[in-house]
Amino acid sequence: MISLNIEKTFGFISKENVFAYEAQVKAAQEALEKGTGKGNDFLGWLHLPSSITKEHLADLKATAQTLRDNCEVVVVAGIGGSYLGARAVIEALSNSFTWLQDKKTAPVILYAGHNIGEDYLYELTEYLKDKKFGVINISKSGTTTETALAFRLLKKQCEDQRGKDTAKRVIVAITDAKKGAARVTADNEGYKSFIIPDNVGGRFSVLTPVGLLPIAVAGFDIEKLVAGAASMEKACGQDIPFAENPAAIYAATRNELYKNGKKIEILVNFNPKLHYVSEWWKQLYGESEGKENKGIFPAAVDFSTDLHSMGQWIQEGERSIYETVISVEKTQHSLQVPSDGANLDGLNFLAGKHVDEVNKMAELGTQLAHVDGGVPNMRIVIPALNEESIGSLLYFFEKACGISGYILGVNPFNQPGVEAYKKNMFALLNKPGYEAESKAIQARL
Ligand SMILES: O=P(O)(O)OC[C@H]1O[C@H](O)[C@H](O)[C@@H](O)[C@@H]1O
Repeated sequence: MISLNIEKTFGFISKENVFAYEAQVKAAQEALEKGTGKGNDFLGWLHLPSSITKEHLADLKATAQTLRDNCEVVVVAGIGGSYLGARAVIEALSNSFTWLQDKKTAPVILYAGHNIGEDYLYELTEYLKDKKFGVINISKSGTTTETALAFRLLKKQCEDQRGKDTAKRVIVAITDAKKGAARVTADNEGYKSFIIPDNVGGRFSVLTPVGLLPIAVAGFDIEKLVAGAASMEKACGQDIPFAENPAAIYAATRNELYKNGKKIEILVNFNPKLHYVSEWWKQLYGESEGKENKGIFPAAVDFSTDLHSMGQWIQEGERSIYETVISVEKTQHSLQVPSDGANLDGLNFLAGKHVDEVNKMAELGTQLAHVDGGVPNMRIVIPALNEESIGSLLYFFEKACGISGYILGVNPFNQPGVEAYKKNMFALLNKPGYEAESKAIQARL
């Protein structure tokens, strides 16, 4: 279970004003539960954890096993919500050097379809040349250019290398039930496929097969992940009093900070494995709230790494920021600082201490310094980097995001602004059907 502490925001905002959001939070909760708010056709995530069946998990695990049995490498092709959730969980739970280990316990997971880097794709296809690889093709719309382009390359290579029959067994599609090119391809080729429910938007889809299948292939316990999320679904439920509901408090606090000129939220971790949780969080909050010329800008840093690059700005730059720190209570492993005879670095005072003790003091020292420097701080504590904790954390952020977006007054479940670049790109590439746009854009160049 996770806990949230907002005490280090007081002094910048008052507890009273945070608690004054109680009625707004209640209204937001009710709108989510009753489906009366904006974007109410995208609320499938709300009670998803508690509604996932054992049969569904068994189906996912069986497919994961097929990929694990037949692949040294599995490429997860997807972008945005069809990519970040899986990567966030896999990186949080994996050994940091997993791909370098000789004795592998799971296929190496690689990612594609989240960029249009020619060199990236070339190097990926080169690497895969002598590998028994499979592909999980993930796209809700089934038409996203980045993903479709990567899949086109990977499908052909997989068929050429492994033959059509094997390719059929090691390519899995996760897409819409009926619409989109990915669905048609999956049906035509006879791929095993999973459905992304209509009422679950991409950035809220980590607990659908979009996240669960890659996570299971990587060897992690999806039952525990879902159980962690389900416990948070309860802890953030409508019936939980405001003061005891972490999603309610987080949503209220960030809106109050925003109202007081804190326009940027920096999600902070002190554990490099959480880097992609921050990336996932950035999409969740950025796409949900950044609209109608409003919304907190979600940023992220990895400490203490970025204390040596961004630390100066955070300590003394424009005071428009606040931080939300994710703190991991317990490490998975134990490592003590050795004593050194010469002590040239002067670190013998740390000898015998666990590395995490140093990290925790860096965390505490940073929090106090940043608060002194005018940066309000919130702190989320998770017990450990394990499936339950990560499941809880993800659902906590989702629930708080729904509430927070409704308090802000936007539709947190659409992303109309994302289309603008796509339209221009298609016009510039002379996509059939874009003749008028092509002409108009050429005239601007
Ligand atoms: O799953 P897909 O339909 O391929 O979409 C992938 C992503 O790209 C879109 O442009 C949206 O901005 C995201 O919300 C979405 O998660």
